[in-house]
Amino acid sequence: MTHTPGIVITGASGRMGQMLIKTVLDSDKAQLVGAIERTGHEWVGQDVGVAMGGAPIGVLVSDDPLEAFAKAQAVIDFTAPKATLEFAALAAQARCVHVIGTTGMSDDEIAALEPASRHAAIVRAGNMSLGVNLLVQLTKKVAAALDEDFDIEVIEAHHHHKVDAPSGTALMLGEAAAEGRGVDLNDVSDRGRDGITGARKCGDIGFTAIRGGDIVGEHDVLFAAAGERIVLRHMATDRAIFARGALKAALWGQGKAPGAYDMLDVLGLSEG
Ligand SMILES: NC(=O)C1=CN([C@@H]2O[C@H](COP(=O)(O)OP(=O)(O)OC[C@H]3O[C@@H](n4cnc5c(N)ncnc54)[C@H](O)[C@@H]3O)[C@@H](O)[C@H]2O)C=CC1
Ligand SMILES: O=C(O)C1=N[C@H](C(=O)O)C[C@H](O)C1
Repeated sequence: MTHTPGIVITGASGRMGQMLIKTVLDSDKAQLVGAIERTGHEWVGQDVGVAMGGAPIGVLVSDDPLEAFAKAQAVIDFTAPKATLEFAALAAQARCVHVIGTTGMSDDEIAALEPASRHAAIVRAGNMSLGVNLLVQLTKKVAAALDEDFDIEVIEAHHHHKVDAPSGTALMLGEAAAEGRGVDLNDVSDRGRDGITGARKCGDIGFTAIRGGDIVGEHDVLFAAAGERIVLRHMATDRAIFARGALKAALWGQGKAPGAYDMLDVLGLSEG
């Protein structure tokens, strides 16, 4: 008999929460055992299927994460930084794989995940899609091949509801470019240009964020030199790519030793 891992989705009513619920319900490799929303949210207490406008599925939306995690093997969490930190402690307590898609976490918040990763596997990535993770590796290679005559700019565009900038993906791409160049992104990052900024500093990695309409997520890494430009581009047109990646991570994490992992590990794209 094969064991089908039980999954809890946090932020159930969110754009990603609903996409994740559909993805788990459509999968024969996992089962939905819980859905979490904020205390006071209108979905709490409702059947997930009914809350999503369909038929009941026998799983109620709850605001008690620990009780839900105790029945699960994995938690998929696309919510907000503060919530994700709380879920990390509870997922570790329940020994659940914690897949974190939440972006906008500060360095301190990311560091605060470390104690939880000593008790359970955490897979965290600012973008769970295959295409972006491949683009990360391509960016690193191109940046390593070019010198500072090529200015590097990361340009991202997202829907008007997005609350954090630069996007988690833009930061992954910036990190990859910095790593390829052998520099620390903190030393070369140029964010939020406005007013008399002075000329561009050679070696900087610039970030630009566009917000509008229902753009799912678009990312360019521009390498611009005198007389030529290279543009590496990813365009997401369907949030299902993130949900599929997250479910893959939850399944990959089963039986893995406690620790901090990313999507490059899950997709086998790590370079050792
Ligand atoms: N890593 C990736 O591949 C992707 C990451 N994201 C990130 O996922 C996050 C969520 O994005 P969206 O779904 O668009 O946002 P959203 O605002 O539609 O959904 C967030 C949900 O989390 C819930 N939530 C917040 N605090 C909570 C708490 N303490 N307990 C339970 N639920 C709580 C909210 O009520 C809401 O339903 C963002 O950080 C976004 O950048 C989004 C898409 C892909
Ligand atoms: O908020 C979003 O929508 C997305 N967030 C992630 C990010 O910050 O990069 C991933 C994707 O681009 C969609």
